[in-house]
Amino acid sequence: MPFTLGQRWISDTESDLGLGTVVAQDARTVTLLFPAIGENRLYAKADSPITRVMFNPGDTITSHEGWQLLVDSVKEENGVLTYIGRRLDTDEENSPLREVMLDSKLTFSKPQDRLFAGQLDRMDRFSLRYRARKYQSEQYRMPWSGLTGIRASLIPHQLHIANEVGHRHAPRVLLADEVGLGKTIEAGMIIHQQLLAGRVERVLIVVPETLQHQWLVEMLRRFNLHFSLFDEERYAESRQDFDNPFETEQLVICSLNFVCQSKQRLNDLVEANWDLLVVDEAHHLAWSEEAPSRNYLAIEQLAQHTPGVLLLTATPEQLGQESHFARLRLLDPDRFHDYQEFVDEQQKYRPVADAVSLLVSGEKLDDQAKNSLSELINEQDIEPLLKAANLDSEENESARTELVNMLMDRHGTSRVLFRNTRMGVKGFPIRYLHQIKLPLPTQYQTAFKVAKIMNGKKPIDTQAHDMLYPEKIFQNFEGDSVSWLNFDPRVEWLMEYLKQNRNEKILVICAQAATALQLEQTLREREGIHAAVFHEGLSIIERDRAAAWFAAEENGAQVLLCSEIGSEGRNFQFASRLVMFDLPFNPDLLEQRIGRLDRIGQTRDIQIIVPYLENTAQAILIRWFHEGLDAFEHTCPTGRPVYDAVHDELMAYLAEPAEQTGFDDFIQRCRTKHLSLKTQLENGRDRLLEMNSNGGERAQALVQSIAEQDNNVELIGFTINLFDIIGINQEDDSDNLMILTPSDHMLVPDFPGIPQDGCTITFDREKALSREDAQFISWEHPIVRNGLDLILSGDTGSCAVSLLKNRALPVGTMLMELIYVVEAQAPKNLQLTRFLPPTPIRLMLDRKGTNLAAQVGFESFNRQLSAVNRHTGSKLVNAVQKDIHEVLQMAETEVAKQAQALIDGAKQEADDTLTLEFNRLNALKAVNPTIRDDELEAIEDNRQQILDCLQQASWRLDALRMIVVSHQ
Ligand SMILES: Nc1ncnc2c1ncn2[C@@H]1O[C@H](COP(=O)(O)OP(=O)(O)OP(=O)(O)O)[C@@H](O)[C@H]1O
Repeated sequence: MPFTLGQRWISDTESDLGLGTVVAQDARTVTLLFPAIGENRLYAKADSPITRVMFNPGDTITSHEGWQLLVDSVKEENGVLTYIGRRLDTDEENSPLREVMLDSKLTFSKPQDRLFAGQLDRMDRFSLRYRARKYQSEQYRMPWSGLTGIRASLIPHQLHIANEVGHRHAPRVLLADEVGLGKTIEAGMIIHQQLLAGRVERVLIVVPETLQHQWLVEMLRRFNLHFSLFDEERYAESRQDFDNPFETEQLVICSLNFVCQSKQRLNDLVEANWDLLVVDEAHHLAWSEEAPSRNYLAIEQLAQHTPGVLLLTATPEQLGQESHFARLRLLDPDRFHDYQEFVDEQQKYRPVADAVSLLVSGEKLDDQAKNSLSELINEQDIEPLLKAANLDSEENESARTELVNMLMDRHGTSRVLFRNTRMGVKGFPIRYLHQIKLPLPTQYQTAFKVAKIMNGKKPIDTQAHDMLYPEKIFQNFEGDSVSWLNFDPRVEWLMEYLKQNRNEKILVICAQAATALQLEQTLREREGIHAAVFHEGLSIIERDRAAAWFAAEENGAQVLLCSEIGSEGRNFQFASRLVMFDLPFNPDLLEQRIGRLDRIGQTRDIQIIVPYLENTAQAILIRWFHEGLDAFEHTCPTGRPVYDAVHDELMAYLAEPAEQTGFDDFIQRCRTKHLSLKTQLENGRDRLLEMNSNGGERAQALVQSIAEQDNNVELIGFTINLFDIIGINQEDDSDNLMILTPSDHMLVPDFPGIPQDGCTITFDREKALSREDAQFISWEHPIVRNGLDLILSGDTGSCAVSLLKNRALPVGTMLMELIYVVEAQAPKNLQLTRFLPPTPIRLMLDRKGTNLAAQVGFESFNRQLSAVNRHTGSKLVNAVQKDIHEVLQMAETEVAKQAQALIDGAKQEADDTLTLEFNRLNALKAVNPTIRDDELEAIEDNRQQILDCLQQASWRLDALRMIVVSHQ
């Protein structure tokens, strides 16, 4: 192309120079001035890496004065162009803009502009971009998205719950698996899924103080989620600079005390617009109609302002049925609106459980079954579903699922509560109780006598409670002159036991911190045994340090002495021996204690050793727990109701342990009650819950299909390519491990996730579980996700030229491969990506506009192509510029059809889903008068807004590649 003074050109190799202007030329060279950097460059005329910049009608261009022109036509005079069109600032039509007056800082972002400006990418970058688009969009829709990339074993019941809940819009559930079955992991998986799908951005986790760090570490280690811990100090510090410190972080952990103890903090938290609230150990939220606890009220406020809420507790009914109801009410006030009704319903689970079993079994429904189903779901005509449920077609299954969902929703605790039990999950170790009966020292006998006289006026519960801890009674009565540690035979026994089991890690739990502290001192002074202690008097860091010392294999403490707070949430499954120096009052606390060891990951049978003094309240309690409830060797779902039923009698025995008349009979009655309640639960409520919670065969299939995605070859290939292009060095280490380090030619200087001194990665789950230092790489890992973002948010790979060496086609045949993206803009709270995530559409057009994409798959075609250098590519483009414009125009018509179909599909899906949601609430309204019309209107309004946004969805060209056939 001949050069003329005033023409604008751009450098193919240094696009950051901006637009150059021809300012001089001679026979062989041309000089361009690049005003953006104030430099001249000299190029050889014959073969220089520069491209003529020419715009077309329809383009918007910017003048050096800053105003913009929408080009209508282009005039050429003596080789120099003048663009004519409408000025966007003044709306003046027919305004001219000579090319010399174009803004020199112009950059090209649209793929077609880059193509014409010669800013061609390498071919492998184009492929990477397309794959990145494809994988990223699939991420939003992948059935197991958020579940595959966690560093955890694939455990069916956990995956089932996470899969059920993680896909919900604003999930509100109570995760109530028995102790140690992995509620933290389930919550983490749900959070992870919701974050990945863009359903939530701001997450608040509220936990007991003792568990803050454990959560922090678990979220990071297993899910790569960086939470920030907020305590008083951090809050006060940020308050100096920010109105609401909680708005400075997206993922926050804080303690329940921290939340509840200051009105100001609670207000700030309430106003911080969380998307998801997680409350661990939710049994701390006590409630009764007359006196709801402060904890409950605080969480209630937060739950009212947060769309998603997860409550976690292993002992949902620990504080009684009323509190249990109140927690369910926090989650779904529409469903749980009347306590009395809830209590009545609790009695009626059996027919519902039977109906669900029948539906799940797949057996034909006879008239009797149909009648009972119609009775249970009487507010709606279910005739068509009943009919469909008996058909021999696919409809059968969906009708049955819908009926089960209706039953669960209207009866029982529905979709809100998940509870797995060891019995349902299986594969847990056996628990053995060892009772060590020790003589009652005379000192205690005397102390009891005195206490009896002094305690006469105390309520029986208090007397019973006091009697459990003879050492306290003794010390109160004796003062400091003599210590109980000198004569209590449990102390001697403990020292002996520890000495005999030097190579075992032993967890010792006692009810009170003082006992733990005194024992620590005694062990140290008398036997030189150094024990870690863990109690409420320690700071959080000290507690974590104690737990870590106990966990350490080398030079770790043999024994951890902890007070009752150590019995909540902590992971000590590396130990298999638990000494209960005394017993707790409450069966749920007993289970919490055992749960420290009886957890996932426990590989040995569990030995529970209880030294107790004969003729004391402890002797009463051990028999009641063991013979009455079988609560040591098995988890005991009936503890609370039996306790409530026999409360007065039990207290009387505890308060007067020497008086044992009728005690054998009492234990027998408790046992009978326990067994009959257990059978009832197994037939009714718990069976229903279990069906809802463990996922049965579906959960097994889920594990199977996630496992199949592990070590995915596509992922490995893509990631290695991605790392290459970003400029990350990869070095194979032994055993499926790889070391990544930043190179000195990185696409961005600080790539998030790769530290300066590198990191170790693996694609192998088992390896990641055994090697703490190795990152487990999946589509969901931040390194991969950040890499995708890096590629897709810029123009890497958005335009390329390739050669197709194929003698069957005429030389010079031109094909255009065009990647469009269909997307919709919407306010975040509508979460439109669940219906329409950014989705690529690939077209492959020949010169006539025929779309060959369906016949020519991306990968196989890509393998037949070869690269051209930029300069040649640019020349090829210039030679067929006109044709390319025409093909692009034809592509618009083709993509419009496909994109519209995609958008229509999304609209249909949104409409169906949201109508179902509306119908559900409407159906519940028939049985629940507290559901207001405006709540129904809100759902309808939401549906309308979503459909409106989808109506506005559009598409744009994201990347293109020109392919030219050659025979060489
Ligand atoms: N899928 C898994 N893969 C590997 N380890 C797991 C998995 N699930 C749970 N664990 C381990 O099992 C232990 C118990 O899990 P977690 O703490 O989540 O249980 P929990 O139900 O919250 O217990 P608690 O009732 O005591 O609070 C933890 O050490 C956890 O790391």
